[in-house]
Amino acid sequence: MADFHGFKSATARLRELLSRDDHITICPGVYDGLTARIALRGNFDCLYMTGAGTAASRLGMPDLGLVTMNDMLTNAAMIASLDRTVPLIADADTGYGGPVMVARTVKSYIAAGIAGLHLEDQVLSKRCGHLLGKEIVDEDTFLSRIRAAVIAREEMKASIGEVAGDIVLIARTDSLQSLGFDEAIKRLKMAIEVGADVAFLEGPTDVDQCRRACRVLAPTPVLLNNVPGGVTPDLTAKEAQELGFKLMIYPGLMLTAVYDSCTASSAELKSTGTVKLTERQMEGPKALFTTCGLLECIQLDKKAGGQAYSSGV
Ligand SMILES: C[C@](O)(C(=O)O)[C@H](CC(=O)O)C(=O)O
Repeated sequence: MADFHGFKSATARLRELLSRDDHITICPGVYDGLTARIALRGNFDCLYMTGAGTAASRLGMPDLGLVTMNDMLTNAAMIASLDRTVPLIADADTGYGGPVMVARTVKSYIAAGIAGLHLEDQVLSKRCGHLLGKEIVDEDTFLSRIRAAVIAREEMKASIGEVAGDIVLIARTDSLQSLGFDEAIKRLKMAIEVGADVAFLEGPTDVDQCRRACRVLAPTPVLLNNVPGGVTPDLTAKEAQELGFKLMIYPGLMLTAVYDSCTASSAELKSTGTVKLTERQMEGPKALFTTCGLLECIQLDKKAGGQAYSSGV
């Protein structure tokens, strides 16, 4: 499936990954340009933009439904633009309002080149799926969110093209915590019936629930949200694949690494007045700038006839 000029759109790539037999796609969680660049350098097939990480990095706030659609869209659009050949799945929380707003969110994500998004059934003032006390909307409200997303996708396909507009819709339910397994699965099955492509059961608490979810939802691909320290067992990609998952997001991958290393470095500077640098850090900032596209910027400048970097950087 190719778009114009043989360029395979990110949506087509993601759909191709999902259609592979005996394969699980691992999506590292990124939340800004630098973490996205690091994941891209790591050659992952697909990236995941975490809402929790976006709230923490852009707002300095917890994952409590405080990010607006614009916060999320701006972040996801920037991340998706860094490498159009690697699909990005972005968190879209509740869709940020009623059906019209959900449709607006989905259209904006598609226009920004985002390959997949997930929509959930929490109330607007939502919280991280691994916290207690989640409140959910009724089944009809959830389904109206998914339907609105499907309508938005159809309208975008008609205007920008069948392939580019074909964003992967991931239905997430947070109802397991309050309604139990059977009701949660029922919600996902109904979401699939109205057009969701992938099912996301948030917060399964044991391996048996994971296995059963994949079995009863087949052939629809099921996503595992791996949040070490959260309510779900911390599975390796291989274990997740054996249970039947087709996608594994790891939302906190970069966020927790940054959190820990920055906490340690700040404590060291505060207590000793200096920081012992690693060999990598002694190289200075150029290596990091290179990961962020330094050489490509220099090349572009030169190609355009610019002189800015002709005597080196
Ligand atoms: C997937 C998630 O929605 C996210 O924002 O990345 C969060 C993850 C987290 O808070 O660690 C979630 O609700 O599971």
